Amino acid sequence: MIEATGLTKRYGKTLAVDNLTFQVEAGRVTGFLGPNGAGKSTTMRMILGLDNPTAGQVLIKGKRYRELKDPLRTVGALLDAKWVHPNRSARAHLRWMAAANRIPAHRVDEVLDTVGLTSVAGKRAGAFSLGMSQRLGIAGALLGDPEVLLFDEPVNGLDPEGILWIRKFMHRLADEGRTVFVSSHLLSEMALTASDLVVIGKGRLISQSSTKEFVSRATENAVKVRSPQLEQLRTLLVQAGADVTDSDDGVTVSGMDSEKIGELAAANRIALHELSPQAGSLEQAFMQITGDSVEYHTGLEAEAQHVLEPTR
Ligand SMILES: Nc1ncnc2c1ncn2[C@@H]1O[C@H](COP(=O)(O)OP(=O)(O)OP(=O)(O)O)[C@@H](O)[C@H]1O
Repeated sequence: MIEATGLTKRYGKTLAVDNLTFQVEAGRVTGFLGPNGAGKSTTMRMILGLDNPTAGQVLIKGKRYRELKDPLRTVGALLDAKWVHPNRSARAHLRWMAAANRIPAHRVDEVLDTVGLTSVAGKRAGAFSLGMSQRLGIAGALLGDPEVLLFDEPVNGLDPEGILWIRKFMHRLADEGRTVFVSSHLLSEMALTASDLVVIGKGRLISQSSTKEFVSRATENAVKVRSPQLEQLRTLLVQAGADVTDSDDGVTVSGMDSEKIGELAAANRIALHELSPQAGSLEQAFMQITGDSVEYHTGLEAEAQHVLEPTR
């Protein structure tokens, strides 16, 4: 439904998007995951024809955005929720959008109802909370009843209730058969929202896979092992392809799960005094995977610390 091929965007010396090739399918929520500054917004702007690629292309249903006959009926987007005239009511804002795009006025009340804003439709949009502004932005994206929807960091700054609402709403849109492409810098959020992931770092594609696959790769755990026959066990583990490093009073094994290590020890009559998976958090693993490609370390580290309460 969305197909990027060799998509590239350069701003002066900055290569914001670097040769990205990926596909986003209909009927599912696809997460667009990457640290801040990875190039997500730039990619979304190129999908929407708001920026021209330096090289490569991105097609929606086989066409460039500019070639679409009725763009709003094909693609809806929420890029910046605060993009409304503050003195206009929610209804007036949507009516204005509808009129500008030859969309019948009755759609306005339909989409207000869909996003649960009917009761505040006459109020000034400038007085809306962030959660309400997000809903209004989503209502705008839905006006043309598009098959493809793009959301740029839609849960940023929302309270838990708002986050849950957005998450459920995305699932509903995908269940209706639409293509839903949603960006985020939080793997923990995407793990709950998206069934597929396009992961980027510093403009480059890191992976495209199902969320399940990415998460299991990301959290491939290290296992702490203690044993009175440690050297014998170490040799066996290395022969079996695991990575073994010394830790305080034992070893840390990666590349093999605790079940396999336990079975290998049992089969060789080796006693174990400890066999404990060292589960890191999802976010920590994600930071490691995209580590080399993180641009703004300071902010991210502070944030990672915040998200990273130990899960053990
Ligand atoms: N108009 C522009 N002019 C110059 N550089 C830009 C412009 N837009 C983006 N960039 C640069 O391109 C890179 C990617 O930015 P982009 O906003 O696409 O990333 P992002 O993944 O959406 O991050 P964030 O979530 O922080 O917005 C950054 O280095 C950014 O500074």
